Amino acid sequence: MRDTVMDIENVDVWYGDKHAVLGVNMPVEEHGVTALIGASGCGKSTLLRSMNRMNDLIDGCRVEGSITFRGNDIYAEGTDVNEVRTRIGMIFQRPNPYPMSIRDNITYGPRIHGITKASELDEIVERTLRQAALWDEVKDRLKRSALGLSGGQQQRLCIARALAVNPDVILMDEPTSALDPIATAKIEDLVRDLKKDYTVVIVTHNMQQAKRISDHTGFMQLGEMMEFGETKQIFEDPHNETTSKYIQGIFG
Ligand SMILES: Nc1ncnc2c1ncn2[C@@H]1O[C@H](COP(=O)(O)OP(=O)(O)OP(=O)(O)O)[C@@H](O)[C@H]1O
Repeated sequence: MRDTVMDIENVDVWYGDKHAVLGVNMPVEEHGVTALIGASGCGKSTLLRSMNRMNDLIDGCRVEGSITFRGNDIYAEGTDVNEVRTRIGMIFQRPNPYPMSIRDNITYGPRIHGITKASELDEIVERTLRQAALWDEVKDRLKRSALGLSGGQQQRLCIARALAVNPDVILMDEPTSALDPIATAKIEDLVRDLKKDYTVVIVTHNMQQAKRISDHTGFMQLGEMMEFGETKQIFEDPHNETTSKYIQGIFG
């Protein structure tokens, strides 16, 4: 096991009275891809959103337990939530580019962080679009609207936009569920590449996807982490009977 970049310990999440995540423990390995799988409504997205305090935006949502990022409790008093969401970026199910040019989508975050020099911004635009495997497709139309891109290109742009503010961890909530198989394969290749420089946690409904791209997998059911381990072990030798049934497609 490499270094642990995030640690989730005894985490419970409620929406009002609804107990959505129950006593979950999970380490997140640096430069790895960690997948969260499980039937609809089992709490995968809730757990993911608690990992960069996205749940703070939902009325009545309460998180208990400890979530540390590089040893610091992200829920500790005085924590800069914007800093947490910069260091731990998020990619959503539906690509959500801003209604502005491709270039401006990428430079938006760095500008907020005080970078104004055109040459520096140009460098960030090219670097992140290359990292997101989109540069060759858009380098001649950086000033055109991002909304004119295909869904798959928009999702890669959202990944480039997340990279532009130098995150450490990238959380992805079913990033390919709105995409066709070719666009999905490109994002999967990209995720495999990204782990050289970043750490990725991905929620997926697609077990084959978890198997293809992740190093560790957590299987959740009714808010509980039923089993967590190396992806190969989870899929080839699950220790828990419920995990075994789920990956065989017996239920869920
Ligand atoms: N904003 C909310 N308010 C109240 N309950 C919620 C809210 N969001 C989710 N829930 C409930 O919390 C539980 C976990 O939902 P969550 O979306 O985390 O599951 P999931 O495993 O990601 O599901 P899916 O795969 O369908 O996205 C569900 O019972 C859901 O109905």
